[in-house]
Amino acid sequence: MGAGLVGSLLSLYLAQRGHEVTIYERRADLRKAGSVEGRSINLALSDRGWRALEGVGIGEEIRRVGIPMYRRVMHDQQGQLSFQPYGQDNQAIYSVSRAGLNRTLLDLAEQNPRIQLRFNEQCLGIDLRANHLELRDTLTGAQHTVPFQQLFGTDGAFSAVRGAMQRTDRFNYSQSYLEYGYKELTIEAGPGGEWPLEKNALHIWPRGQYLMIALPNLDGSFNCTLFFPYEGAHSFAALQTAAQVQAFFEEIFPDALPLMPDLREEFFQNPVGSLVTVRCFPWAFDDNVLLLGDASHAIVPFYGQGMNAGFEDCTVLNELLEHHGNDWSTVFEQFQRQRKPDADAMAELALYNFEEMRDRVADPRFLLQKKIESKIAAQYPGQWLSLYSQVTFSHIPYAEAWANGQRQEQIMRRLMPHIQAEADFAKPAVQTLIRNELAQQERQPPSEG
Ligand SMILES: Cc1cc2nc3c(=O)[nH]c(=O)nc-3n(C[C@H](O)[C@H](O)[C@H](O)COP(=O)(O)OP(=O)(O)OC[C@H]3O[C@@H](n4cnc5c(N)ncnc54)[C@H](O)[C@@H]3O)c2cc1C
Ligand SMILES: NC(=O)C1=CN([C@@H]2O[C@H](COP(=O)(O)OP(=O)(O)OC[C@H]3O[C@@H](n4cnc5c(N)ncnc54)[C@H](OP(=O)(O)O)[C@@H]3O)[C@@H](O)[C@H]2O)C=CC1
Ligand SMILES: Nc1ccccc1C(=O)C[C@H](N)C(=O)O
Repeated sequence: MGAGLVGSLLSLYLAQRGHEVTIYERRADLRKAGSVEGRSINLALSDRGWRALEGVGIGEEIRRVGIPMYRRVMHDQQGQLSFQPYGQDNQAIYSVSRAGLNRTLLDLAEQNPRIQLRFNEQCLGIDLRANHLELRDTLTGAQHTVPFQQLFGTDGAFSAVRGAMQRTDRFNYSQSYLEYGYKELTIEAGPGGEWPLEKNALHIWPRGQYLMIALPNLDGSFNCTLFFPYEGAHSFAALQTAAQVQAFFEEIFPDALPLMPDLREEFFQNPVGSLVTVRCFPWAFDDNVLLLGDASHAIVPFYGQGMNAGFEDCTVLNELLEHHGNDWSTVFEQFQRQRKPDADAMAELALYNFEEMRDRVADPRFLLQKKIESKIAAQYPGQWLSLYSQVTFSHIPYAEAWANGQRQEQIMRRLMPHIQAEADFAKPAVQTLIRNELAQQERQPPSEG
């Protein structure tokens, strides 16, 4: 259910294993003119996502249209820039078009004789005893029921499949909204289609309690997202007129404003999206239904990992199917046991990165700490991989990455009082401290992931 990013990719994996798949999608086919596309225009794709795409043979095709972003570029209120690389020199997260990626996945699904696509079909409910879907044709309004054998709920953060499971016994569910919303805005391409800001970077305007970010598009423009409180002195509620928006951007984002000629129109035309974390369990109902992607673990977007995590779900499910064949009961059970702690950790990481992006990246001490961490990583490659790299450039389970990251943070808290400048790293006393900390870490048993 749902032909979004995860549903369309999952269908390819299932078809590859010889299964007949029908995908139902409430929206119109986004490849046809006039269809309404999802909200965020571009997404950051990283190693977990790449691995899943490579598993169905489209890694290269997507990489050709992705823009590598090698570092964060922070813009302060005076327009001064500071920088933070994401990983080693050649490591990057990639800005890709959500619609373009979804289109490519749907094209592949359509070409596959084992996959049937049914657009304009909205799931209204599920009869979990009879294994029937209740569907509504959104063009005619007609309702009908369809039987299923295995149902994969990939219908996003507001999943109808999950809605049906919520009415079963001992189903745990929580949703938690931030008091922030987001609005998408545009930085226009320069004359001749050049990028008016550094192209191969993710731009951040950290402002303490809120932030704006920008990701590059292929046409020279940037897609900006303002993450902003709903209420308060600086909030969506406080910006009611074009003059207020203009004055606010002049004061807070002065270097971005001249690059946003459509700001006043966009600000009032584009919706404010809400930001929610959804946690639930179980994800499986008997050997019939399984939730994947945002349907089982919607997270706030600040790590750029929601889609990557959903794609990794596909990789993990595929590995379990490889191992257990069509023993759905075992596959579903193992899938949810393995993935739930990782999804929970990713939800925490996403909230943690919100604070980092809106606040900590503007602190020179934080940037110094990150430089020192990368020096430690370079000196002790087998013993130190930054939390960001573990999440973004590795396949270490999220829960393990989060536990390792918290341990590293403790070490840095002990180390940083001895460091006032980058050069202090080479001091014998600092080197000894680091050696001791790492030796101590080696002696500790690995944390339970
Ligand atoms: C502002 C923002 C920025 C983001 N940036 C990133 C990023 O940079 N990197 C990243 O990895 N992730 C990012 N994410 C997260 C990412 O968008 C999601 O994790 C991802 O789209 C989840 O894919 P999905 O297939 O599970 O759900 P969706 O993409 O939402 O797909 C669900 C599909 O199901 C359909 N559907 C819904 N209800 C029904 C129904 N009742 N019947 C039939 N069909 C239905 C929907 O129309 C949709 O097509 C971002 C999210 C937001 C909000
Ligand atoms: N974690 C997060 O904070 C968020 C994640 N997302 C994810 O981003 C992606 C793109 O989103 P997009 O496709 O634009 O989805 P939308 O936000 O447009 O939602 C699609 C449908 O979900 C229902 N819906 C929307 N908001 C709510 C709500 N607050 N409570 C209940 N139902 C709601 C509406 O259905 P109806 O018209 O029937 O009411 C809407 O038409 C998706 O993956 C989604 O899962 C989206 C928003 C926030
Ligand atoms: N795609 C996003 C969408 C919204 C907010 C952040 C991102 C990021 O990708 C942040 C990036 N991972 C960072 O840590 O700098």
